[in-house]
Amino acid sequence: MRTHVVDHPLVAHKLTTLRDARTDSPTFRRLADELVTLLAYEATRDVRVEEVGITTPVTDTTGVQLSRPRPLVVPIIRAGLGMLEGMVRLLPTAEVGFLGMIRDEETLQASTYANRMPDDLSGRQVYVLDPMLATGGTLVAAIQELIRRGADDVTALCLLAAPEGVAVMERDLAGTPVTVVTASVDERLNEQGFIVPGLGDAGDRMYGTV
Ligand SMILES: O=P(O)(O)OC[C@H]1O[C@H](OP(=O)(O)OP(=O)(O)O)[C@H](O)[C@@H]1O
Ligand SMILES: O=c1cc[nH]c(=O)[nH]1
Ligand SMILES: [Mg+2]
Repeated sequence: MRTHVVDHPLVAHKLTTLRDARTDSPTFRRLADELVTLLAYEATRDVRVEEVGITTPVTDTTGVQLSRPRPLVVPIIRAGLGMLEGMVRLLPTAEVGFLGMIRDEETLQASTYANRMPDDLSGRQVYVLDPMLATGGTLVAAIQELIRRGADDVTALCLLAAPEGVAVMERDLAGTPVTVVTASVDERLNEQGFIVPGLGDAGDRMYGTV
């Protein structure tokens, strides 16, 4: 597994406002959307393309187009939904699958309550969207399911990651073709399993349920 931290002043600037407890839900959603587009630029660096011939007004030439099978984008409901538009804006032809997952607030164990994905992901590149990589339980379970269905290249886009979660992913997904792209690896997890300094509960802040 590989971790890539997008080190860019625009990303750091937007992330700072996203973290700020005074930022309201509409602004939080807009910033999450903008950040995804910036992360997606890095996350899609190895998206598969094939050569295509075209004719410009001046001459014949060759360019590239996204290869088939199309990439699959999988937002982890709920908070990951806030990253979907920003991602498909860059990859408009991608197919979209959905995973609904919730982390028990006491045990911090993740469980799946909704699953709407193609059964066969053989040869597919998959982009998983989840703003928070905390203990890693949610993303490990999601990615293991994608690999079980045949995905051969998985990239997770996370706004924030905790070092503990990255370590769990490295342990549980060792030897798998997985990349995590994030805007920041923060300091640590607190006793409640929240990322520190973090931004709080991403789903609550995104959908105004605080
Ligand atoms: O790395 P982990 O420790 O598993 O935690 C990360 C998960 O926690 C949050 O989801 P939550 O359970 O709050 O669901 P929600 O998106 O519906 O708010 C977040 O959106 C991640 O999916
Ligand atoms: O800090 C955290 C950890 C898990 N889920 C969140 O939404 N925030
Ligand atoms: Mg939540």
